[in-house]
Amino acid sequence: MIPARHGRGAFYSTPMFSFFKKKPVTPDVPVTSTPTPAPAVPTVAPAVPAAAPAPQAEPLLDFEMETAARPEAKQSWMSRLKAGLSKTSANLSVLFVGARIDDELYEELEAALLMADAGMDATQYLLDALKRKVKEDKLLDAAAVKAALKVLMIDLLRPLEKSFELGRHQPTVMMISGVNGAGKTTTIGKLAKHMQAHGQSVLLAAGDTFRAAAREQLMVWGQRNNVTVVSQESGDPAAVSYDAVQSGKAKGTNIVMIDTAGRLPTQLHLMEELKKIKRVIGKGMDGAPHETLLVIDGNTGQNALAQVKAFDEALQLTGLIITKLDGTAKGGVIAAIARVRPVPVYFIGIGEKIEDLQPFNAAEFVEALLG
Ligand SMILES: Nc1nc2c(ncn2[C@@H]2O[C@H](COP(=O)(O)OP(=O)(O)OP(=O)(O)O)[C@@H](O)[C@H]2O)c(=O)[nH]1
Repeated sequence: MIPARHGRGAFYSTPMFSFFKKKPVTPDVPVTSTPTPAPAVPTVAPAVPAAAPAPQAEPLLDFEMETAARPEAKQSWMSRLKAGLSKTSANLSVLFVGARIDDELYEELEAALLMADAGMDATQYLLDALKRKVKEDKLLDAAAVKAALKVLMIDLLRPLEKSFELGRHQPTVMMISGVNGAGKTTTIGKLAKHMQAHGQSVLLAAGDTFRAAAREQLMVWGQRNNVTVVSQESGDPAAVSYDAVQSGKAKGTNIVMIDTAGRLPTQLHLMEELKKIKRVIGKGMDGAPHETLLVIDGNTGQNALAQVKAFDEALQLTGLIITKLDGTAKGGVIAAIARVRPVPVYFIGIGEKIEDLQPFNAAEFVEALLG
């Protein structure tokens, strides 16, 4: 079964230390022998650096233990997320410094939320809810109003939290899409390493047959990291994807990740091609792809919402990954997504290193946004 989409995540606390959630493979799926069997644990085994058993056979090369229970790793992640979103947090926080609770404050807050890419719908929703709360609780102090806004934002974003489940299918097939340069290939690399770190064997499909360099990039990366990459010289992306699924089934691989070429939602023929890739993956394995993910660049602003809508309509997305929140991202678009098209956000990225990709956590995100 595909996990219910748009559902509430199973873990709300410290997801940094519970990167994935493991589920047993559904019994009706034939399980072939796997070279690196996943440890039979019902939920994610947060890595305890020294004591954790090695996941088997192949060495996991140079991945970093993102799950290591190191407070400094958590701190560093939070401070970089805060730095990435500092423009928005500065604009929002300054409003509440010694402010009177009046129409002027609400007008300034409206402008700041719109500036942060929250969009009309989420902005209006937050303002109305905040005004109600201020009235009901008779809040007179700016700090209390800011705290109330924080709670409202967390409540708005929390339904987007969702743990990424491993081990429910054999293999779990993931299709990754997005506009050009959103960070798909980089994210696939990071995810592959995180998954290896959780004892999962991974196979990648170079479904970006449009850009030769993209295929090469993935091949080189695969060699360096001991991950098999299925590719074809001048291939049809659907055929490459189909081959990868077959190969994953034959080899008993845990995860098959299918990269696709970047495309704009306005390129309708390319959106049709994506639908075809998805259909063909389904022919390769019943119920696949189990995860249909969209990678969005956090700097895209309100256009990110248009991307989510368009890709969701074409592919029925199961999740989002938001990258580059370390740049000039304003962060508010996630509120717009929550209100208008609440596709779960599995991971957010704040840089190019492996540990720069972490599960989305609403409370952490709002903490970075509002301080
Ligand atoms: N700062 C920053 N850069 C990132 C992040 N994720 C990816 N990048 C960079 O963004 C650029 C594009 O990443 P790719 O992974 O090639 O993007 P893509 O979506 O596969 O690109 P196409 O195949 O051209 O569609 C690269 O230079 C990455 O290093 C992130 O979280 N932060």
